[in-house]
Amino acid sequence: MANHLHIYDEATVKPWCNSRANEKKAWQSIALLDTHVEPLQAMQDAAQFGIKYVLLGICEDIGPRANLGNGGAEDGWQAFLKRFLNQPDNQFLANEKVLLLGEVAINDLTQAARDLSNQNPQQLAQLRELCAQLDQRVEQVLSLIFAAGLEPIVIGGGHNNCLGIIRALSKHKQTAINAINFDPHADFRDCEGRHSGNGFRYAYNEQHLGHYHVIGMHELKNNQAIIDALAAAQFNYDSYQALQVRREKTLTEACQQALATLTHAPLGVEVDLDSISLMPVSAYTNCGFSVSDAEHFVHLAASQINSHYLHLCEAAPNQHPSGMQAGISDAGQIITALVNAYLQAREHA
Ligand SMILES: N=CN[C@@H](CCC(=O)O)C(=O)O
Repeated sequence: MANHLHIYDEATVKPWCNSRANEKKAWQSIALLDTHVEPLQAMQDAAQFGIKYVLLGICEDIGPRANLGNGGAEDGWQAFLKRFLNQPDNQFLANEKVLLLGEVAINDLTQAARDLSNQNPQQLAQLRELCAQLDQRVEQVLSLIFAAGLEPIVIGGGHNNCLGIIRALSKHKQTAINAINFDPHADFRDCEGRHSGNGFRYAYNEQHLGHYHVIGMHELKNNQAIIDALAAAQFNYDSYQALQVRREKTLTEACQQALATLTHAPLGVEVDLDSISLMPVSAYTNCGFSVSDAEHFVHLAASQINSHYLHLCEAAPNQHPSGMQAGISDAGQIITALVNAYLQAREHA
């Protein structure tokens, strides 16, 4: 299979970088991959030199559209980069352990999907087929990262991409993995063709997902079949209503209790940004969690010794009510805040 990785070099990154006199920026500490050796070897070499974390983008909205949702998730990654790369570099973040790898190469798939309507049944089926091809590419790139002993932070695209990540980690570790997901949707819909609403269901059916817990699942945003399927799999959740409306336990208690049940296998940390109020996403909400709640979730999950990756998905800057520029600004800031929370917690795990 061809290598589906678009590796960034200095020329790719330069347009996103700003400078300020007497201030070192994050991009001046972050590493790029050596393109003179093949990618796996280059990543293994990077690991030898002290790199621990890999930033990887997925610029697609095929998955959300194949789930009858809105487009725009292809722009989350660049919104993040413009903000993250230009943070001041200081003692509070280990930028020198971060490799900016690049993106999964999917231009042909996004081109093929561009004019397909999810309102037309045949075109919807085509979107779902393209999403399955995307899964394979995500898995291939993630397999390289795990094989090099590095920890991916995967940004952009729909929640469909959890499947490629989980497949790669599960095959690498030769065991079903666990996942904790901060999300109003369980993404445990039927295996009706691939899309952003059924990645965890496919992963479970393929025996790559051992235990799964959803934090903040909205009681009225999941159909009965999803809730029944979660119960049949013996997967658990703490609902948005239990945490935020009825206040039966705190977010901290819910996360700590859930994480205590997920210690016996590699752990994936998943955040669907549509958990956050007013976030520009396909499924926009003003009845969600705050940004600091999401940061706290990431902090607690990343503090687990068995955490193996962070996946931040579904940001769609064009869905901001005030337009694209406001969406890029909000998505950039919020994704950056969550990556910062992850990197800081991992350094102390
Ligand atoms: N990952 C998101 N899943 C939601 C989609 C909501 C939307 O895009 O509108 C779901 O399947 O319900």
